[in-house]
Amino acid sequence: MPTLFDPIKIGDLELSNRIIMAPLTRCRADEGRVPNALMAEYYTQRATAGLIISEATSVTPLGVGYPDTPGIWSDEQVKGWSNITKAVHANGGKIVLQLWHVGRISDPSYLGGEAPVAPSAIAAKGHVSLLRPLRDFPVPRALETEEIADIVEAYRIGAENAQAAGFDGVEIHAANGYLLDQFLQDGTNKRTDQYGGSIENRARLLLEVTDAAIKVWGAGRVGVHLSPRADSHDMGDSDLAGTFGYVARELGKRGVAFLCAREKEGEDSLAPQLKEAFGGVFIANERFTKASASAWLESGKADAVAFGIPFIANPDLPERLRLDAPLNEPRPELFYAKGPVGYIDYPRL
Ligand SMILES: C=C(C(=O)O)c1ccccc1
Repeated sequence: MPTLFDPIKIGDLELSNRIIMAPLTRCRADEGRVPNALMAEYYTQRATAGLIISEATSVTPLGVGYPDTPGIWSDEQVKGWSNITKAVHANGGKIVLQLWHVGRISDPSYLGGEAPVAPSAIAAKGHVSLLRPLRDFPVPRALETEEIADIVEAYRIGAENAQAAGFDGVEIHAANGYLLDQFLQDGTNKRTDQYGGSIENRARLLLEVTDAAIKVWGAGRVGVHLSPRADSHDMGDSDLAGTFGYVARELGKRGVAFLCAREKEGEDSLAPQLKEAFGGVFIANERFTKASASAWLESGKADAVAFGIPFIANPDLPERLRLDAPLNEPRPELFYAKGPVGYIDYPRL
């Protein structure tokens, strides 16, 4: 049975190992949400991952919800990212861009005073992350049916810009209570048009975005990120297995390269049935160790495993896992800080 150190073909991508760098928001882009040289150093240091999934990157200025996260809508952003992909490729790495729209998980202070948009005018419980003093999430504006084509177009342009920036593919962020997840789950989507009501209708936007990305890249270079546990940003659905099972089947029909789902090792998760319904490469994520990741690969529950915090603190994670070497201690207080400290200064072996 495969180990973490065995190569794997994911869609059109030939990976040298099954240790995936999970998408990690780090809030270190420059003014104008432009990727910079510091970010190039950070990603290059981690180029021995079988595949890097970049930090979530907004496809439109109205899809941001955190300070200094990068975008992929402007020429300057494309240029900034192209420096990163060149550096990662020069070090033998592969990297895909995660396409993002936060939907209601935002605040007018990030949106030039505009209200965040969402499937329905239902505010998330909780506070806007990283904003101080603490502020409740505002009630979002429900998108008009006619506006939804513009959202799909923003993702299509984002996919094209990712191609221009030299990425190896894209991952569509449909997890963690952001816009596409808000449309998918019935706790946040109360629409009565063709984007609300039935599972098929609530999955429509995600699948239209996926089809748009496939038109740009081909299915073999498009992945999708899902969180069937629905445990972040006040999400919920009356039939998680039915909703996510439908999405997995539809993505399988399209032959997308991979499905990456946030599962917790040791928990009764939907992973086995989603993997079966999808039929393609399944990447499991979150809080795995070498032992638990290896067990999921050996049992066939996953084809590869995405590591987040271990990659923050260990630029040479694959080597450390191979040698069973000790791991650096992460410094959470610096995960979303500015500058090099706690970003590019974690030591290699
Ligand atoms: C993009 C994120 C996600 O997918 O949860 C995120 C954003 C900010 C902090 C942590 C994570």
